[in-house]
Amino acid sequence: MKRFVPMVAIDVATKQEAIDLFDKLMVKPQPIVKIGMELYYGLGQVIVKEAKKRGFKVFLDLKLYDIPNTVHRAMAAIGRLGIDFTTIHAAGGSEMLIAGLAGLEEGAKEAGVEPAKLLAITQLTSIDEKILHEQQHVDLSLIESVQSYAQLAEKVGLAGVVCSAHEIKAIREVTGDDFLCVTPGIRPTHAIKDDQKRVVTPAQARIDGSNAIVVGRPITQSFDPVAAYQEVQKAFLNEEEEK
Ligand SMILES: O=c1ccn([C@@H]2O[C@H](COP(=O)(O)O)[C@@H](O)[C@H]2O)c(=O)[nH]1
Repeated sequence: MKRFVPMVAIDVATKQEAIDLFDKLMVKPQPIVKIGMELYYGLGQVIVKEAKKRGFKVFLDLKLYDIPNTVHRAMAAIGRLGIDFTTIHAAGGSEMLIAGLAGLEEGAKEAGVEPAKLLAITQLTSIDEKILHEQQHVDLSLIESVQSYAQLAEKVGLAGVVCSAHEIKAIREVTGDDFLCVTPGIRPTHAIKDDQKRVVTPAQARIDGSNAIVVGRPITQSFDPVAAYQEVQKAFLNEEEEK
């Protein structure tokens, strides 16, 4: 199965902080950098350019969720950036997902670049059963909800989903071999308590069959981000075991 290098979420406020992290993370294997809402809304395309200039593959995680026409046009703009992965909420429904995918492909074609892989957000890793039932009033179990969003995403032609590694087995039961499961909510130790609810260690994500892990604060807020990245990367890719 395809496994990508870890994706490091560069969730910082300023260009300088982002660039400092990019410069530190220019190691082998070079991580994929994830640029999210904080950085992109604050700085715009310039930060994507800075990452690409340094040779990083870019995951632009903007989690689009709007009416189909708006998503189509926004995705076309994202497609023109020549990034590698991007996201859309599965909850927006099939019409919105199809419009997003079409926009992404049209934008990429216009710019003469490869279209990014489009991933559907299933249930955010900060959601647990209690929130799902008591606040979202969803009757399905969390795992059933994620599984059904994954089926929808595959049906309309998306490359994969964002989910917790806890749900990979259920997703693999209903999707094809090439369908990607990208998993945030990664914590090197379960002792860390924060907003993430469905957490998994890098080694467990590997065992569960994650195609790519997303790790932010455990790396970016570490005293030594490079050492933290390398530890996560070794635990996830475990190249010794691959031989
Ligand atoms: O379900 C989701 C979807 C996206 N994310 C994003 O991943 C990173 C995780 O960062 P940590 O600091 O490791 O918690 C962050 O950018 C989220 O926006 C997610 O966590 N869960």
